[in-house]
Amino acid sequence: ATKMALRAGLRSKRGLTGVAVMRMQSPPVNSLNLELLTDICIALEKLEMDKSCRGLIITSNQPKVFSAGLDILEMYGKSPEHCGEFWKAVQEMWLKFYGSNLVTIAAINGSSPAGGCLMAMTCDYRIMADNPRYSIGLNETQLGIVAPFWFKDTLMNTVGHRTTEMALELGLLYSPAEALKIGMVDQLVPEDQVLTTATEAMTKWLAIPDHARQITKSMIRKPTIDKLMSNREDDVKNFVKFISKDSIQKSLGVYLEMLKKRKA
Ligand SMILES: CCCCC/C=C\C/C=C\C/C=C/C(=O)SCCNC(=O)CCNC(=O)[C@H](O)C(C)(C)COP(=O)(O)OP(=O)(O)OC[C@H]1O[C@@H](n2cnc3c(N)ncnc32)[C@H](O)[C@@H]1OP(=O)(O)O
Repeated sequence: ATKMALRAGLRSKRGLTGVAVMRMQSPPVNSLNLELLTDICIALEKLEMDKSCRGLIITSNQPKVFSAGLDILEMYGKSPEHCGEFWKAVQEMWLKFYGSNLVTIAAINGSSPAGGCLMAMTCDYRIMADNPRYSIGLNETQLGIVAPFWFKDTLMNTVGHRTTEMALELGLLYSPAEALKIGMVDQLVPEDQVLTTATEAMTKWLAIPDHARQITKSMIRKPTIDKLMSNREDDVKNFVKFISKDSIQKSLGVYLEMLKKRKA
């Protein structure tokens, strides 16, 4: 049986029509594997074509975690062919979200490292649960891997050049308060208010005529999107070459062990 990885539907409560809520529910931590990435892309594609849909809120159904980022098991001990397919799906998710015509809001109700942070940063607006136990950031270097240029560009477009240098080189994970301070998220609210606040924020964004907002968004994001679009195949090749190295595989193995030990 196929597992429903997310739910997307159009809501009409409280006068808010044309807004879909996508809830990632891939236990235990919504790590972005091929299946979840594909489901998310298909759902977004359908919403994008649905003329009655103007906005999307993405959130998590898993407790304490928005998304643990890319599923390390998709990159560890896998064939180069598999790694290539996986990376294409990661690219596709980023391209679809970063270039979406919809108003996209991330309701970050838990930790959101690496690919989870990337996904949130593709949205137009980010609301995070004000819980100091949660963290968000691009921590790739801590795993011994390198965030590719389009992860870096997304971060730089969000928080600026100097903060990106520090954040990426040190692989920093920020508390919600720190993330708000550097502009990685836009608003903090108590955990039980993340979704309602996202809905309120959506009302403000939907008050702007779609065509004006969409053209403006495209004008700002297109150069970053074009950069990946014109380098997609090389980016896949670079990823496969990099991730297949013995030293990188070893780092990933050590990191996975650390995750398991930390739990024990
Ligand atoms: C120069 C050329 C460059 C080319 C480009 C090359 C390379 C770039 C490649 C990739 C970029 C990578 C991006 C990524 O997203 S990598 C993923 C990074 N993610 C993390 O570091 C997060 C790790 N997880 C956590 O910190 C925690 O799990 C959590 C999210 C804070 C949640 O904590 P909690 O205590 O609630 O859960 P557990 O830690 O107990 O985890 C439960 C269970 O899940 C497993 N798990 C967690 N995260 C992942 C993951 N990302 N992938 C796979 N599995 C994961 C964890 O091991 C536990 O498993 P178990 O079997 O023990 O139950």
